[in-house]
Amino acid sequence: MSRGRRGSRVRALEGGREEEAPPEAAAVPSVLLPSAQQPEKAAEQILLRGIFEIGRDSCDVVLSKRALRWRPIRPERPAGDPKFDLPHEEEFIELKDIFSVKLKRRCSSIHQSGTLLGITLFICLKKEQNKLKDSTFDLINLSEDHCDLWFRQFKKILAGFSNRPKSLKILLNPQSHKREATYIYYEKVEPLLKIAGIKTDITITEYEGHALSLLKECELQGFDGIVCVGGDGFASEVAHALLLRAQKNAGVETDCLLTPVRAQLPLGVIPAGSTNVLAHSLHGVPHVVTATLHIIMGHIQPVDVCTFSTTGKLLRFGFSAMFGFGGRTLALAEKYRWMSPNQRRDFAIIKALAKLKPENCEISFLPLKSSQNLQERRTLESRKCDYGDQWQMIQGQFLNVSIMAIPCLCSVAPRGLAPNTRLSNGSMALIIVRNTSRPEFIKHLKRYASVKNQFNFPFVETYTVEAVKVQQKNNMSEHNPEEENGPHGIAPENSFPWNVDGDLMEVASEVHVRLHPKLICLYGGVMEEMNDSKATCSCL
Ligand SMILES: Nc1ncnc2c1ncn2[C@@H]1O[C@H](COP(=O)(O)OP(=O)(O)OP(=O)(O)O)[C@@H](O)[C@H]1O
Repeated sequence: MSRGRRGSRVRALEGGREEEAPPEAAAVPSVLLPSAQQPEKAAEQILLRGIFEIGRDSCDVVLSKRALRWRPIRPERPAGDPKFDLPHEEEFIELKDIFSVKLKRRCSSIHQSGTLLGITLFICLKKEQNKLKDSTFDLINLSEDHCDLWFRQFKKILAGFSNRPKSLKILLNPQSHKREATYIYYEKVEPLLKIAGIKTDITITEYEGHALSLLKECELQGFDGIVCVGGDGFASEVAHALLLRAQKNAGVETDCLLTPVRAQLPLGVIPAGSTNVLAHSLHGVPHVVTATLHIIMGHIQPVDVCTFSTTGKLLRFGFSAMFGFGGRTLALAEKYRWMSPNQRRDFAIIKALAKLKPENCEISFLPLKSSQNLQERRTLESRKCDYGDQWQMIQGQFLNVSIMAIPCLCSVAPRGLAPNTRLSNGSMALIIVRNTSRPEFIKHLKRYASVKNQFNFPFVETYTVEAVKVQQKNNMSEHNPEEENGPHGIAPENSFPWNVDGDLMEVASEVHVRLHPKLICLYGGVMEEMNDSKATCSCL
């Protein structure tokens, strides 16, 4: 986006002229234009034209349906004098990048509301590495009438962006990471939501599971979206709650859930946790202002979701899961919650590596058949058609099993734990690490931090799948749940730890993971690939 220079000096432009759309703009009836040109022509149709000071220059400013354009006005020049023949490039802002407009006033003892200086536009700028940044742009003119006309026109344009939220339900976990979520919200998020004129209703959660119980019952009618401020565990809890609520509202039974209905409201994720995999995967960067601006601008991304069930019962909705080393590490980390988040993560990884042992499992999976529509498959499945021949099965000793519907970008794996999958490509990555020596396994883990292919080892297999079943075959007497019991020190007997979106899930029997394409909409934009990001993990 091109932008004008922003000046520090304010010079009065008394009573600037303004024009409504000039007659020539409407001279050719749009029906006579070639059809491809019609939308183009309509977007460039002039709505207002007038003079404002922008930076240090008096400018001829033109507002069309698509953009605000301006060009400095120069004094009459003597013909042929090369010194005066410097061209003045037109600059512009696309209207879709504006998220608010205010009248700019200076405090004054004479006028109660202050002396009018002009109009301030609040705009969203694209920065490097997928980051977004808010900025302001001043159009200076001291005429009340002139500014009022333009201000009302900008307001009308902004009201036309119907995809942008006007009212949001905010859920904030004050315990996330280093208890910074409250500070992050009130210092960085709320001021931007206020500028954008978005109404908010905030609940600061008081206990684990509070967001889940609140979203079961609370009135959501007046909200355009939900926003969670916290880490992955919290975001996953809120997404799960929204999806449960959608099933309940639609009267869908959650047991034997083959075709869940979509979440009714989009979800915004403000990263404030110790891991921010979801926000990182969504925005390409775990950046609070970027996440907030995607919400304000109403950028929506449909995202694939998995269901985790056992013996036909739904355990939860989620985006990614790890079993084996990933599950054990989380279970250990939860035991050491008193440590700082980074310390307990590193400590848990080292302890899990020291006690590294394979899981004896049977893994069945349904490879993705791109030729067959997933919906058609589900319909057949619901009619109890036999898929026996299409399921593939592997049995053996596995150090880790990852099942991921999203790429899972994070500080230790900047390209993602599952770089080959996308947010909404209708498939999951199944990554199986067979038993190997500890040094070889560490080599594989270290590869996540580099740009090299972390799967290029003889003991690592990857599959693109739409469903997976994991059945633990370990002799229960070999498993000691006390080693890595749950957050409260109580693990269900003979259960095994799963890491589902950074939350511990203890399950004793077979876990069935199914992919549901585009089941939830998250606030986020389409991101550019980044291959030069630096990993931050000190323990390997
Ligand atoms: N007031 C609260 N007190 C204790 N736990 C809470 C509270 N509110 C929410 N929780 C729970 O805290 C868990 C973890 O929260 P969250 O994911 O925000 O933080 P984190 O553990 O620091 O980050 P990450 O999951 O990214 O590692 C969630 O499962 C959530 O249910």
